Amino acid sequence: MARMVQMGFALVAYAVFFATFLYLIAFVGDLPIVPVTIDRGPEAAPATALAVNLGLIALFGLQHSAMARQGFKRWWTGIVPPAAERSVYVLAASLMLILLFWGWRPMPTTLWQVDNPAGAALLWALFASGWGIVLLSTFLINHFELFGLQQAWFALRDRAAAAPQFRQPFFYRFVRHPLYSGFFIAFWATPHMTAGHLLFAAGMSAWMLLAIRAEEKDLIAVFGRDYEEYRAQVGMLAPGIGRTAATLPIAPAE
Ligand SMILES: C[S@@+](CC[C@H](N)C(=O)[O-])C[C@H]1O[C@@H](n2cnc3c(N)ncnc32)[C@H](O)[C@@H]1O
Repeated sequence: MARMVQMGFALVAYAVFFATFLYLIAFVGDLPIVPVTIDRGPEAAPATALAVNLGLIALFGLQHSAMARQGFKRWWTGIVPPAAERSVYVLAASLMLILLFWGWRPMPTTLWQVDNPAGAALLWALFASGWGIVLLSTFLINHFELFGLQQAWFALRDRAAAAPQFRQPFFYRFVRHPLYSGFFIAFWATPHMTAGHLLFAAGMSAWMLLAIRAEEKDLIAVFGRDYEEYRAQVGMLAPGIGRTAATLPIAPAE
């Protein structure tokens, strides 16, 4: 019974995540299909908007980073069942994004505007490809595990949790963090850049760079020299850029 509840919770968390992800695309793209976006919503004085928006980005980053760390997971899985840990994380991250959508105050000053139809179409194509890269990367790394469904399903079937596996499928052969590369592209590629959009893109980019540092520490702790070698050979967000010399000794070729 408890495992059925856990599976139900995982499905609800996944549904909330998916709806939030779709809304995020419309929010960042300022698409007229949703009521509030990065450039449309309740007005506020510039200083208030800046403070509120920075606070919302910081809250999102704090929740994401704190809950993703191994130390937090060890403590947290003493309170919630291990198979539900990822779903709780996914739900909490989605709720932080919903809070951001709700609290965001537009800062409408235009910083750049591309009116040339070909230029604008190119930027929209980049925007769409960024989101496509994000979604595809989740499937490459293991979509259903990343969003907590696999853990709940395995618990329901009485199967042991899958051990973490080091993967280098497709995009991961060219960059170590394609999911974040996709977000970078999606956040920055716009024909109409406002002050608010720039704040969002810059804040999220800064957070992603910090998140990568922390994630790589964990990945090295789990995968050791394999990940060190990968880091020395493969770029971080763009091919060939951001390779880091290994700190663990690399075994000589046999
Ligand atoms: C939100 S995903 C982001 C993955 C990666 N940072 C990216 O941008 O594509 C985070 C999870 O992916 C896992 N991960 C990242 N790179 C990996 C790899 N090469 N093989 C296996 N797991 C990986 C991390 O341990 C973490 O649980």
